[in-house]
Amino acid sequence: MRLDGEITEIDDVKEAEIEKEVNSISNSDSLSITLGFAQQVVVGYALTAKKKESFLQPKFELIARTKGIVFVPIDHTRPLSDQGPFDVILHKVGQPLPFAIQLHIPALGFLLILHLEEGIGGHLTFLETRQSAYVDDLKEAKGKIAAAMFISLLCHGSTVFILLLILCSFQLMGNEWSRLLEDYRLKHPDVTVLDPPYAIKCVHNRQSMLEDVAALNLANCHGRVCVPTQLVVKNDASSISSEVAKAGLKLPLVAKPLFVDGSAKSHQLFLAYDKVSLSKLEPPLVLQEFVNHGGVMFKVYVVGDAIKVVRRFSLPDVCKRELSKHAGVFQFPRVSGAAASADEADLDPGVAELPPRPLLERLVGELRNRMESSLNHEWPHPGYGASFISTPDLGGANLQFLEGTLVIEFKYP
Ligand SMILES: Nc1ncnc2c1ncn2[C@@H]1O[C@H](COP(=O)(O)OP(=O)(O)OP(=O)(O)O)[C@@H](O)[C@H]1O
Ligand SMILES: O=P(O)(O)O[C@H]1[C@H](O)[C@H](O)[C@H](OP(=O)(O)O)[C@@H](OP(=O)(O)O)[C@@H]1O
Repeated sequence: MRLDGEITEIDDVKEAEIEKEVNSISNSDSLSITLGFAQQVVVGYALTAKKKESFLQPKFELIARTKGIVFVPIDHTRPLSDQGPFDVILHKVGQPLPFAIQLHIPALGFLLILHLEEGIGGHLTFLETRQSAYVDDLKEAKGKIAAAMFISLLCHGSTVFILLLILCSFQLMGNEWSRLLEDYRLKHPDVTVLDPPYAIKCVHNRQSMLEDVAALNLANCHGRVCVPTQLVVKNDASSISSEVAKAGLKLPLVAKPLFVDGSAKSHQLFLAYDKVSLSKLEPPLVLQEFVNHGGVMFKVYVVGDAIKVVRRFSLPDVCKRELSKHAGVFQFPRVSGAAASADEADLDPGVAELPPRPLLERLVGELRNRMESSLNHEWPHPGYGASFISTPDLGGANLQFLEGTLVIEFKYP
């Protein structure tokens, strides 16, 4: 979705005006206001309960109605093409499980289907009535299912078996949503899908989301873009300590789930002060060197060409003395959420200084080019959020973007 015109900054005055306008509107009025619009924009949404609660708040819906924008829930039990018509589809329904677990999953899903006495044929018939391309994938997966079934039967007890059966159905549904949405998008090119499933795959993984960022060349652009050293651990927790030593990572380390699927679990982060305790962590995960940054971080929101930066409180610096006094792995809360705003805080200017605008603009532009070129598609300009920490001690504006450089989390809202 592209915003036209100059880079727009929604300043505090503007926000106060919107707040006043919204507060003066009752719910019923807003409906008449919407009906008064000659051209409404209908946004179909498919969001997790968590995301619906945090994103689609009543005040936001009211503001949208005053602009002629109406949000309509998508009914998962009915084909998309029987719903709408939509101008935009906004979705974040969680992601299928990582492939690493998938090997056992299809087998168990297969058994779940048989167990439900639909039989594999019945299940395929059911899918075929929804004209989903998913059917072909499932037929193709049958070979993998048979092999995985045998492995699963050999390797897992019945309890694990049942657990994986259940997990499988979620994984199959997760994939199916992406395929149904992609089918719909191809058949309805006039509808803007935010964002196309293929386009956002890379930001569901804390390793792949940074590969594009780490590869950017932003030299001589009002600052540097560095990447905190990190290590991906996909399976065996007992080998983490030796892997960390081999990779030369320096303590303390931040441990983050490898996959970012919108679940609360994907935000469960740990601070590790010693190597031995690392074996208590649960792969798949990313281990990242902790970067001292003065306890303040920056969140950047990009929609089209619009860039908005906010300051947030962050984890405090960890000094060498403190490191020698602590041992173990500690989960920490979501310290930099919206409630941790530092915009009005009285901070040391060196810490509070916002990332240079030209650097942000160049970065956003470069990222967009890389994403679009790597996808060979005209991707409607992405909306995404990114978190930064700044390490001025490296000289000048040094943005540690996500897990790539200064941006710790690069994902779409
Ligand atoms: N490499 C790092 N060095 C120092 N602090 C870090 C690092 N990575 C993460 N943090 C701290 O942890 C917080 C959360 O990190 P991150 O944004 O990666 O996780 P998240 O759960 O996705 O966050 P969000 O709540 O924004 O979605 C950051 O705001 C920062 O305070
Ligand atoms: O500081 P903000 O509010 O931008 O933090 C966001 C975060 O960037 C992600 O968008 C989270 O969404 P998920 O990745 O889907 O969990 C948001 O979580 P939510 O529970 O509020 O939707 C954070 O607020």
